[in-house]
Amino acid sequence: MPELDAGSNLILIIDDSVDTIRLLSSMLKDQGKILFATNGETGIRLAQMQQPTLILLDVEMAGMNGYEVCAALKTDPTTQDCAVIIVTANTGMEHEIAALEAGAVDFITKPFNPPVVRARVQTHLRLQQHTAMMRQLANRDGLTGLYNRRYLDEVLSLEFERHRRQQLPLALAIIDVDHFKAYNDHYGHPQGDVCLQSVATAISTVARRPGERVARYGGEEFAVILPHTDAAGAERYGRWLCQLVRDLQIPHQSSATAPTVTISVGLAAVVPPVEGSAQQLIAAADQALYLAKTAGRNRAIVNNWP
Ligand SMILES: Nc1nc2c(ncn2[C@@H]2O[C@H](COP(=O)(O)OP(=O)(O)OP(=O)(O)O)[C@@H](O)[C@H]2O)c(=O)[nH]1
Repeated sequence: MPELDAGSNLILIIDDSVDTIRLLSSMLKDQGKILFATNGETGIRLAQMQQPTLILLDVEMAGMNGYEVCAALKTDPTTQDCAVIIVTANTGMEHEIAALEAGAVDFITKPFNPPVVRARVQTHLRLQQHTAMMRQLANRDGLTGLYNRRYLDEVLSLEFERHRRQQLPLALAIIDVDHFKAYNDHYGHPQGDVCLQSVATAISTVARRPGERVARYGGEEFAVILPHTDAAGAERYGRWLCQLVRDLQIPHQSSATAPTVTISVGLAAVVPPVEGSAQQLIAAADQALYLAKTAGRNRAIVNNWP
């Protein structure tokens, strides 16, 4: 079996007993970096910020119980990929089923049998590492290393649902390199690839907040999901992106817009309504992109929700 790369593992223990946290930490200290929270709400916030590899989650806690915490983690796109092992003193089939139904991958009972705890945790850490590697390959665009369109569509649907539940604004930016056919014709396709890579890197440097995801959406098109962003924030973001690409100063002698490479950005923002869909958000951002192109390119335009 391949060696476990413990250095990259982050294990979050959510348990209201400090003694249990101490005990589990001492059993697992050589399997990864340990974080802990003493209630469900703090545990969820920590998981959203740190995205641990594995979460050991106590069932019986004041406030949210472990099953509720697990269900919340599994419906949040920022934490849904963390493996959750439920920890409980309750033995019996119905508890095991409840844990698996809430989205947990395994179940550990108290009192702990240290070799069993270590073996189970190690197995799931190893599985997580393999899954992460496969996911990385399946979700990425080969040329730029950004997420691909399939992944972005998937995440956008989940984010749309999450923002609808929370009644928070969600924005989407669609970015298109201006006169890119002319760029290829003038500088050649391989140089065109280099240009796309530079633009991709520039765009990804501005996506740093949790949940922001950047994808290559088509040939010379990119998209960014902007959680918790309203129309005013989206417009600022779009203008910032345009400036960032202008600042790259990539020569583009055959552009009718500017002597350097520029982008047009279409944005749409909405607090998702009950009857709305992620597809409508894409259509609204696409429409804004069309407006940005026809208004002269090298600019960002925000569309109103249809
Ligand atoms: N080098 C390179 N070019 C690509 C790639 N994918 C798509 N393209 C090119 O991107 C160009 C897109 O051209 P158009 O859709 O006509 O758009 P445009 O020339 O940018 O014009 P506007 O968008 O209206 O400013 C085409 O020439 C494609 O061949 C790629 O991976 N590498």
